[in-house]
Amino acid sequence: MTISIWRYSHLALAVSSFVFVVLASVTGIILAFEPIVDQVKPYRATDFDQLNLAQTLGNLQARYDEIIELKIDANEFVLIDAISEDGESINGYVDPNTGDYLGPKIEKSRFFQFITNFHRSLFLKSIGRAFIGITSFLLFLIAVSGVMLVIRRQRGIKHFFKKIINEDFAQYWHVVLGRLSLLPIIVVTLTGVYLSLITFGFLPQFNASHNIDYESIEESPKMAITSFKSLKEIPLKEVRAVEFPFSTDVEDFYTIRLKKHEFVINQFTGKVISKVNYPIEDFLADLSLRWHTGQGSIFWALILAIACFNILFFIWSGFRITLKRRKSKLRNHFNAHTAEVIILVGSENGSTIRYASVFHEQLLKSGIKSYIDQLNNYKNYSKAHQLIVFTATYGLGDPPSNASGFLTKLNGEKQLNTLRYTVVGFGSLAYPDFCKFAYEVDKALGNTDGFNQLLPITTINDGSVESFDQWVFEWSNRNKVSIDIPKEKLWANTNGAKSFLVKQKTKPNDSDNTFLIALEPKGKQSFVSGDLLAIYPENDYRERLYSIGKMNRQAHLSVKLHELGLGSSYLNKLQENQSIKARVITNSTFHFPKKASKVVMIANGTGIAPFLGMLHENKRKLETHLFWGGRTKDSYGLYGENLEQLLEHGKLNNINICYSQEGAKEYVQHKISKNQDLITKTLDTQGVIMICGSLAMQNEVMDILEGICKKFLNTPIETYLNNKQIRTDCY
Ligand SMILES: Cc1cc2nc3c(=O)[nH]c(=O)nc-3n(C[C@H](O)[C@H](O)[C@H](O)COP(=O)(O)O)c2cc1C
Repeated sequence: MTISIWRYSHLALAVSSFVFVVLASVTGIILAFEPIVDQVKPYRATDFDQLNLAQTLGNLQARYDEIIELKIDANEFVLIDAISEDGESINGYVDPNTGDYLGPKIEKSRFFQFITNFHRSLFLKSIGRAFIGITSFLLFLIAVSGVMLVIRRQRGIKHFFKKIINEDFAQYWHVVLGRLSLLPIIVVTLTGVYLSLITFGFLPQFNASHNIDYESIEESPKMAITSFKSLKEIPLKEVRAVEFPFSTDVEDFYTIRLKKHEFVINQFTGKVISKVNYPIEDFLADLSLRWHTGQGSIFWALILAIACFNILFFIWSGFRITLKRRKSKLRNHFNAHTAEVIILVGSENGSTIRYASVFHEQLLKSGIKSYIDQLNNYKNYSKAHQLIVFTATYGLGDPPSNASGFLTKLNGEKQLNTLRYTVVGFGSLAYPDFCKFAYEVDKALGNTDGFNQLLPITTINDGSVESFDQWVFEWSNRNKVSIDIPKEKLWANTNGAKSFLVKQKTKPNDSDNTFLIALEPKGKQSFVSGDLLAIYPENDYRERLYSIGKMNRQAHLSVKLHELGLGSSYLNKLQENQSIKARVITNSTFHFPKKASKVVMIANGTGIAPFLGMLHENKRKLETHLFWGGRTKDSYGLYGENLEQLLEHGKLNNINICYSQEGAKEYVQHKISKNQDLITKTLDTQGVIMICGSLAMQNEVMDILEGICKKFLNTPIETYLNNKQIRTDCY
């Protein structure tokens, strides 16, 4: 909940200010070069740090007939407004040691003047200045909300700078550069706000006024300026400006402006006549200007330029992340507390979401306030009177991963209104536990107080559009509304389907009816091991997904033949050199890590397929350990030769095999329990654990990993899941 508050705030602030942020950042990058261009000019005295004010004024007075003012700028260049011995007027830089004239005063170039005006006010005068001030503040809030998001992502401030695994370019660099540029961005935004507040008069501007007792000013003892004690103690780097006496009248004096205070001194005796300390606001205004512009420090100016460049990158990467998230999101017009019909979905590969979303859209079109969410997000629905559950079943009648917590939550959350419920199960008759999880949900709702059945459970085999249409018809009749489902919207998106050639296929083995098939794309088609291949067994909307192991440009699949299985029967009937249509689905959360201390791969049955490809392509010979569980030794025969070669070539370091029906009759999870050391070391040293196979195996392995994380690493498993150090692809 809190993470979405911060995420929405971060996004809302970015959306509301992004045009101004872009303009301010682009101009900021250009302006960062102004102090750099100025500072490389040769006007700073080499022994500037050793000089004091008395020496400098003595040196200058010896060279110039009359000096009106001396200023020292942020670059520590000494600028004088003076008249030379030849009566020439001078306004330029001098060497404080010798008084030599070095060059004329740097005037702001027309280009930088133009960019500065745009940066400050967008050429819109006061309104523009206000916009820029507000933008600066919004950018500060974006940085703060970003910090909160990183803290939550890293599970605590302690892990703020802990390594992040590079899974998605935009997301990875958004966080990494965000953490690095945090300080300069906070500085540049706060100083920007401060400077705006000064411009608009919200902060008082200080004008020093001196109380001088003219009666007590004396002309003697006359001393040379180089002997003025009051000036000898002032290092030159403390000086901002010196105003010289206008005449030789004793009532005219030197005004010395330093960083923290200013004072006036008698031009004959050097005695301090009056002193005024600057208030803190004056110090902050000066600091803000320097820190905001980079004046006086090439290093800081470069940091500011990089920070502004990063802000532009954050805008691009931030919007990219958001678009990606939105694509895979269930869309709602009403929230959980205002909707009257709640649709909850359990889906692993998205087809059930498609059916549920189309139905949800049609309800909205008919004026029904519908809300759609994942089963795991079950909560209190204060205005709802109806609940519709659409759920698939996986593994051995298990819930899909986005529904695994529903039954527990159902017990814990009491609804205010009585809800009428309907369950629609999506499954396949090819599996012995047809729609088992949907039946469990239906039963659990029937046994929970506050739920009344509206329609008995309906099951949809292989995504049958006709069965779904029939259910929609019954639901509409019961609710006395007219809902029409556009059938084509239920079909899987086959747009990206390409031709693949069958290069190789084995016969199903005796022990567990599993075979291997290698498919080669006919044209250009990029994919990596861990991606999914969707095939269309009936040449219609129904697709079946398989994990890919990539070897020699080919997609290698390991398939268990189910007697009534649409996908496996279709693949089994294929002949070598036959062509089929298939679509690659990028599965970036299950790719082989680019960087990791070591990788532990855990699989059972056909779940080994993507790992074979990953190991085959492990050219850098990253340390890898494979745990695999099959039924019998015969099951291993399918992969044995391949694995031996990988071991021989050093692409696989270690293999742990177990059989559930032979010998010690062990499951892969037992092997993991016996190798806690390796698991601990892997997680502790930024290694990655990958799990592929049945959901039942995944659940048990995850329980063991959770125990190890708690006991040996004192860290919740979620940290490693969020870090992408634990990656799963189970079914
Ligand atoms: C590996 C695997 C296991 C499955 N196990 C079952 C099962 O036990 N019972 C069942 O009815 N359907 C099973 N199915 C079929 C899916 O539930 C069905 O294809 C569903 O429409 C998928 O929905 P989804 O795309 O929303 O995840 C299984 C499918 C796969 C790929």
